[in-house]
Amino acid sequence: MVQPLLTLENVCRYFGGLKAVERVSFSVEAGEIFGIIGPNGAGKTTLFNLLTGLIPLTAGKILFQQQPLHRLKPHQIAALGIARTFQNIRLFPEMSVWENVRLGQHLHAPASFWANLWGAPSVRYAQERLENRAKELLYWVNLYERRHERAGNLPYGEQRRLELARALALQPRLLLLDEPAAGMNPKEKQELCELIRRLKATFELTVILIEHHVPLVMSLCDRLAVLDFGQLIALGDPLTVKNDPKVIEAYLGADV
Ligand SMILES: Nc1ncnc2c1ncn2[C@@H]1O[C@H](COP(=O)(O)OP(=O)(O)OP(=O)(O)O)[C@@H](O)[C@H]1O
Repeated sequence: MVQPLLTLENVCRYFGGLKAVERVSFSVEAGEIFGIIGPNGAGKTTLFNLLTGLIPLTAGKILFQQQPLHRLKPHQIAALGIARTFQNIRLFPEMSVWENVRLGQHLHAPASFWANLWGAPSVRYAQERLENRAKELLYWVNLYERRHERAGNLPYGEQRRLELARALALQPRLLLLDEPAAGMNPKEKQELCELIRRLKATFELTVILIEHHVPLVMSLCDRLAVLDFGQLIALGDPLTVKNDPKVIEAYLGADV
């Protein structure tokens, strides 16, 4: 039997008396595009923060490729192959587009001080491979021509794409995208959808995304999990979830 890539078992996170995430369980298969939706304050970002080790679990288990993630530090989780982007873009605005992507590769950089100092052929080869990969990623997100620009000077939609390239520089197996389409116009949203699909296929990724833009989620995701007040209220393919009475109620009759 094929094991899921990621499994959450009764995951809880409380902030004092507030149950931000309450006994959430689901699995994500390798190769899926999996959406997490829910009203404001439902616990979506908290769930991402738990998956990436930014905050500890109150209770429950998270397994990535059967390995427990709790107690691992964020950099150890990143090294296992989980990368993320943030709701509020977190680039290094003073650095160039190129430097931002190269920084994302730090986990794969050759580490030996002496080998680096003497410019050993293995180090040069590894550096060259990383540079080629950075170049390839910038082509993918259509920013190669702008590689020398200051990241902070890019328009918003391009900063989002740069963040995506930087996350991919980590060579993840699982990519977590927190509201990747926020602030984009309809054309940019459509392009982002296509980009995510192509990136997923090319780099054999599994993608989990949090998104408020329901048409995007409906067309892009294989399955959806719906959170409301920290609890999982629905799980399944987009059409089933859309017609679930609990989901309709959570959105107060909004056009889900
Ligand atoms: N560090 C924290 N300390 C206290 N409460 C927090 C903290 N982080 C989140 N919360 C609370 O946990 C709940 C879930 O927040 P979270 O940001 O995960 O929701 P969300 O579904 O991502 O919302 P949005 O769609 O608005 O981003 C909210 O009530 C929030 O105020």
